[in-house]
Amino acid sequence: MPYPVTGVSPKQLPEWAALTQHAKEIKQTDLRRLFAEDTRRLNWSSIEVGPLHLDLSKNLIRKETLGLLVELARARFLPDAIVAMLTGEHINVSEDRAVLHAALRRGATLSGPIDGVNVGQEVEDVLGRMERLSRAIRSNERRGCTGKPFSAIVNIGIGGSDLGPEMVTRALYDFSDKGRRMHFVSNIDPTAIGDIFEVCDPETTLFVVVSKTFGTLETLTNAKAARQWILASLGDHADAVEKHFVAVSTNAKLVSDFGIDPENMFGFWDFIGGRYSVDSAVGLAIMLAIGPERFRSFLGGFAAIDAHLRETPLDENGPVLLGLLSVWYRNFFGTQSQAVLPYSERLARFPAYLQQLTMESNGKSVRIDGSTVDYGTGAVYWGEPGTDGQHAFYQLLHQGTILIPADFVLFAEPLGGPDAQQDLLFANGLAQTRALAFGRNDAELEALGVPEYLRPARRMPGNRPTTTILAQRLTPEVLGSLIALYEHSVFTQGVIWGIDSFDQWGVELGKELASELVPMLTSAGAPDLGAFDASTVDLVSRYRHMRGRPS
Ligand SMILES: O=P(O)(O)OC[C@H]1O[C@H](O)[C@H](O)[C@@H](O)[C@@H]1O
Repeated sequence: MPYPVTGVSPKQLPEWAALTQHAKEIKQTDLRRLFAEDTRRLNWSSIEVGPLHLDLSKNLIRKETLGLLVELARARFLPDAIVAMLTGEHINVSEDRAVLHAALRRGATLSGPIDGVNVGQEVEDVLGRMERLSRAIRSNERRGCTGKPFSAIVNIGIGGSDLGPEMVTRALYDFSDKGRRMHFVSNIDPTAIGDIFEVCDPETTLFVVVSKTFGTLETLTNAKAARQWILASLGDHADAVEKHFVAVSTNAKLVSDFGIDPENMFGFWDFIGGRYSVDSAVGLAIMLAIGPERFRSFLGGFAAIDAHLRETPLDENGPVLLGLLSVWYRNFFGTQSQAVLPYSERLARFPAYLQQLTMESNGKSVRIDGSTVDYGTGAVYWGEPGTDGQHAFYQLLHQGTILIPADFVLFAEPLGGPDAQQDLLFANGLAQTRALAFGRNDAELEALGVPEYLRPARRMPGNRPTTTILAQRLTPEVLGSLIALYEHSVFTQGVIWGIDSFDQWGVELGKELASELVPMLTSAGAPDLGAFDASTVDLVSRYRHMRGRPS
């Protein structure tokens, strides 16, 4: 084992027992009293993390709580785990791989090559090549095969090869070259790529095919459809595919089998997980949109959090505390989900991005040594931008019977539009955290003249925990920091739970079963469905019938 990971359940540790006891005490009090009893509460609960300010004060904690959580983290060898990750040990045990997304932004501390790769040098080489391509495209020097400059870039990928580039490109729209339209196709639903064919012109469209494995059904199917579309109108140009396709992958052979020139391939490595790859060549679409300099600032934002993770004591370590708070609610309050509520239209896809990062990483039920967990692991992450969510699901956050901790992401400066609206946006976010924390009790309702019979319905229980993440403005650097904050929070949670946060075996079976079903759906004659369950047999038959195929 790379660091002292054992098959021991954290539940057996005295630190866990201490937290269980402490949680009972915290459940006896509430946020009103917690604020009243400690006038210096902000001193220990507000933390600067790179360009981000974290306000943890509206969580169901005392100073002592953080101390106890940090003790648990020590008992689970978190400091060793951090060093193990940043020095390239194979902490992804089930795939026997290092976990080096920090190296993409110079946040790792490697003393030599990892698995034969001179990581720092190779990362820089790929960045250099991405920069050259970006400059050539952004300056219209590199053009399509008929000599026209590119007006549309289409990123074809799925999961980590889509969510990151899409979320970031949308988030940093104000920093991008708006002359070129950016499109993202992930779903194998034929309408997704079909929409591209409708709105784009083959002569001025560049496809960026992104797939770590270059074996993903959705991506390859969409890429083949795109290649056919290009060849259908530009096929008499021998260099049509070469000029209109670039690839991002770890698999050079499959890329060249597809017909993409290795010159136009941008590599990365097995030790970069798909959901941790947005700052690798997978971010090529982002660089094409915002340019190389801003992409470097984006990387700098990640690096600031890596440095913070490495250098800050655990009890002041932002990503570690964020992760420990997730453990606190999940395991000691029995929460099942975590809301992430960005008060920024530009961060509309941030919750979706975080869903892969958090749920694919920590949706596990066995520990690294194969033993089964006897406690909750990864929560459901979800969210929508404020203020839209306020008018939809916040009712349940305020008065429902489920406790849902929420992260509020707020910004001081707008990126565009009427400046004064930012004040309203910010006021709304802040107000929600106050309402969730402190509620409104019967005495206050009475003072407002609310008749007694209406008070139960209008009572706001409060005591609902939130974390506020505040930054000046959603810049490339701030966004990089925000992502890295969650990356390391996820890592912290995984270490406490003793699970492998970097594999994703749970997604494989569905893929296998899908490929087994395709011939059943498409065969010319009636298929032999003898080996399938009754539900599958029925649904396949109905599908074939609806598609006019014999069954
Ligand atoms: O980049 P690719 O190899 O095409 O993989 C794309 C995605 O598909 C997989 O099923 C995994 O669940 C994801 O972690 C991954 O990001």
